[in-house]
Amino acid sequence: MSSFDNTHITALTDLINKAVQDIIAEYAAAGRAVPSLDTLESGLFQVPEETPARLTKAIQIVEAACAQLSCTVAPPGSVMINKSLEHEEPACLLVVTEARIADLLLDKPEGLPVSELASHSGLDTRKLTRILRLLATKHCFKEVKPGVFANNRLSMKLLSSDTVSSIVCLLTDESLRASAYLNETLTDPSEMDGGIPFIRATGYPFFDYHKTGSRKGNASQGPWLGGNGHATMNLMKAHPHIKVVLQDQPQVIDMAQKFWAKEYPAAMEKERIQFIPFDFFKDAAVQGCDFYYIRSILRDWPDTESELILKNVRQAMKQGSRVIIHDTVLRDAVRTPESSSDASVRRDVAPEPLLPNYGVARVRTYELDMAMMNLLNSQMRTLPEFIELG
Ligand SMILES: C[S@@+](CC[C@H](N)C(=O)[O-])C[C@H]1O[C@@H](n2cnc3c(N)ncnc32)[C@H](O)[C@@H]1O
Repeated sequence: MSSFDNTHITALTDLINKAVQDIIAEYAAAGRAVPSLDTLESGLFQVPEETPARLTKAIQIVEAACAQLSCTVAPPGSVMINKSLEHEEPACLLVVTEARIADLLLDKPEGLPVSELASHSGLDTRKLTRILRLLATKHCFKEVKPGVFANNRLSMKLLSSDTVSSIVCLLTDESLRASAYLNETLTDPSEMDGGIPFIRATGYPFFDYHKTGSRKGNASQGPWLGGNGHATMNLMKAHPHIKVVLQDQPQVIDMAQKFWAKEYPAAMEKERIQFIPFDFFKDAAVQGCDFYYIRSILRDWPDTESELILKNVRQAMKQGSRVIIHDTVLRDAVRTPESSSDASVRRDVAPEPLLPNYGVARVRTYELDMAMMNLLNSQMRTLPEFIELG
């Protein structure tokens, strides 16, 4: 690169400009303008299945390129201090989510003074003001007048009726607490906690902690842990010849039966679904199925346990049975020969000069991998790691 070569940043602004035009075009095709941060109704494209591929890609390019551009042009020391302070935002999110501040602001577009929010939630007015000001500075909530806050497009996701808010609670409470002990468990190992930061932080394994009643807030276990078979339900609706046997722990299967009786009773009446509880460490899966669909399971377990789960599936398989593993795949943050030679991988590689794995646009996966490590000593995997496990 010559001393006057600025293409490493102009290429990023070119990507951003093109992606923004794509985003505008996709909304225009749906007869809308791109909603501003002040928009409160949930609007279009809330779930991946309803989002056009071009829009998804353009959004990821904007997220990745803006972050890369900022990291490139800002003073490195300033970037690193900012990164080191990022835990303050989740800490504040937990306070406002448990205090149900978004609920208190519902249908109040002109906002409420913090004194009123504080008296409803029992929090200290001046501290809550500082918390909301930080969050508004990061685009969650809007400060409409000094000391008066209203909901915006992001804070609406903190409504207690929105499942995102229970995931926010789990990640900003248990997960944040565990991460604070990562360095200590790595550098000062102890047999007492088996190298698991969550145990070092709380004294309990993750699943036992919930039985202690220590969690008081509104985080449900639903979206994080639940195996009610909702992913299979859509498949069955689209393909009437498919029959399913749902297997999970007994208490989960009980909940799943109620869920299906309400959401898809026809499948139960026509005996297209069976519910068979099991322990995937002790029991073989149901014998002789055509497909064994293992979704979001192996990420919860280290290799030894994952191998046992797969062996218990293999025991049940007949000639011609297939295993489908549906899980998140981690990717390297560097371009490799495989990323340019394999067409299926190449399709999903970010354009240069972005990181090939889309950097910050997909960083959630890498952060959830850390959460798995800190909470459960489990792991997400790269494709070679899945292949080796197989
Ligand atoms: C992340 S959830 C995934 C659920 C479901 N497959 C899905 O995709 O929605 C992990 C599931 O593993 C189940 N699980 C944990 N330990 C188990 C065991 N020993 N035997 C059977 N299921 C277990 C949990 O009950 C939970 O439903």
